Amino acid sequence: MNADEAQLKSEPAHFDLIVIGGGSGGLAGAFRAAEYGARVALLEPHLLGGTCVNVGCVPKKAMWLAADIAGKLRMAQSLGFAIDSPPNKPCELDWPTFIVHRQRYIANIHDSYRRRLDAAGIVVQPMRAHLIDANTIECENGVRLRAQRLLIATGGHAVKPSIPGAELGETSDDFFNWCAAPKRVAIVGAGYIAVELAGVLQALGSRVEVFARGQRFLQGFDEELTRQLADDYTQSGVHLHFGHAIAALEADGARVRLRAIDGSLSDAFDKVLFATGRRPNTANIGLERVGLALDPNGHILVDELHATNVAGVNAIGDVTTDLPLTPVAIAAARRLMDRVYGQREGRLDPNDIPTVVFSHPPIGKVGLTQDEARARHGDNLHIYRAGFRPMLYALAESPQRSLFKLICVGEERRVVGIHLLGDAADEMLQGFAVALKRGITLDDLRDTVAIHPTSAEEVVLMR
Ligand SMILES: Cc1cc2nc3c(=O)[nH]c(=O)nc-3n(C[C@H](O)[C@H](O)[C@H](O)COP(=O)(O)OP(=O)(O)OC[C@H]3O[C@@H](n4cnc5c(N)ncnc54)[C@H](O)[C@@H]3O)c2cc1C
Ligand SMILES: NC(=O)c1ccc[n+]([C@@H]2O[C@H](COP(=O)([O-])OP(=O)(O)OC[C@H]3O[C@@H](n4cnc5c(N)ncnc54)[C@H](O)[C@@H]3O)[C@@H](O)[C@H]2O)c1
Repeated sequence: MNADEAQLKSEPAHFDLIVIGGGSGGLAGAFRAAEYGARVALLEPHLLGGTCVNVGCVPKKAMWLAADIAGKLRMAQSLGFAIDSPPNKPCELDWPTFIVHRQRYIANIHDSYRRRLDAAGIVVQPMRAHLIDANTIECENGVRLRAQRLLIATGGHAVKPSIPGAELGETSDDFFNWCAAPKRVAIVGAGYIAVELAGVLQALGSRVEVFARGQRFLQGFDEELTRQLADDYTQSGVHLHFGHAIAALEADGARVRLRAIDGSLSDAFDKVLFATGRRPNTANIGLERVGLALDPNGHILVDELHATNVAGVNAIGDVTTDLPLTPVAIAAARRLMDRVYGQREGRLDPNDIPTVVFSHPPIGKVGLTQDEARARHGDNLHIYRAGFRPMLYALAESPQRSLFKLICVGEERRVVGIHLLGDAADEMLQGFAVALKRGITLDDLRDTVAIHPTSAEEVVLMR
């Protein structure tokens, strides 16, 4: 019997809060509630940290860093560094060695969560929860726990399209089990994951083809920047097939071909990766028994305070219709617990949430796109652009360019959208997101003395 089970047997299983799901949002909520003195139980059947830590942001960023190093090594070679790899052959990564480092980093996060949960007195049950009523859950081992409040933070899972042969394709979850770059890989989709993994695999030596049913990457991002990113990908050797909807996957020996809806058949690939979106984990957890309202895609419906239609039951993170990003799940959970147990005001502001796609180079945005700004503010828009070659790329005579855009409205030219494509955009955006949220104008940017020579200075020098 472990310490948690012993505690459950020795005390009435009554808590202030039961958190279902130990991912980004659930853990943040549990820790914050415990800080206010709430008695908290948390159920997580898999690894602590959920999607982000185990099959999302963290291992993805590690692979992105590896790919970034590979690109820089190639550039270093062209700049005169003696790197022991033929110039026409990419600097190869030994995946198993790298994966040891990646997984050690993740294991440290698990350990840290475990220590913090123990220190906070949070009772952890390593199993699935099933709702019995709005105050009671049943663990997989039959133990029932009661609480005044439930927080549902069960996240989501990758989906494959329902087409014949879909089982021949894999998802991002599988990608994190790969131990080498496949020779030829097809990626289906044009969203965050498709664009990120295409960049990573190309840089690490795969021949990558992307099959997108639409005509562009990354709906919701600035179209001009996404077109430039597509050009960058093409230049680096990624083959892009836009307007190419897939009807089936077909086995060809150990390889797989993609059948398009027009009947055409692709070349054979060693791996096919579906990056075709995610669905909320709301099935088979008893939500219908308590009458919880869901949207047609299965997301739990919540109001702006993250209350569901059932009193005492809250939901946050990817299981809701909030933007499926880790910091959004964390912010929603912390603000909820601040209100419930800390008697503090505050709610998650769904506007102006900054986000970065870890492509090569990265692309980020905060605020409105040009089209959104026009729909909201009419034609009184001012668009500023800076297109340039960052110094390292110019030195290496690499064609990769950066493109930054500001969307401003009204006479005072208030900045309502910042869009950055280029090296270091991922690190640059956070500070500018603070400024945008504070309502800065173009003059505020221009009044700020530039930091030279950097890419970031282009944002304050735009005319
Ligand atoms: C490949 C990939 C890359 C990503 N990269 C980024 C990024 O760079 N930046 C970013 O901000 N976001 C990124 N995301 C999104 C981010 O991972 C999610 O938005 C975030 O993890 C959502 O947190 P959550 O707490 O809502 O759910 P999750 O982290 O998914 O946690 C939900 C947990 O609930 C558990 N659970 C499910 N059902 C039950 C049950 N019945 N009982 C008990 N527990 C249950 C699950 O096991 C899981 O651990 C990425 C996602 C993917 C897939
Ligand atoms: N850097 C980050 O912050 C980051 C990285 C990865 C994922 N995420 C989060 O995870 C979420 C899920 O990522 P995702 O890339 O799976 O989803 P997504 O919603 O970003 O993209 C899904 C893509 O699949 C396409 N698609 C859907 N069904 C299809 C079908 N049947 N055939 C062909 N194409 C199809 C869509 O048109 C779209 O291009 C993202 O929305 C994002 O919020 C964030």
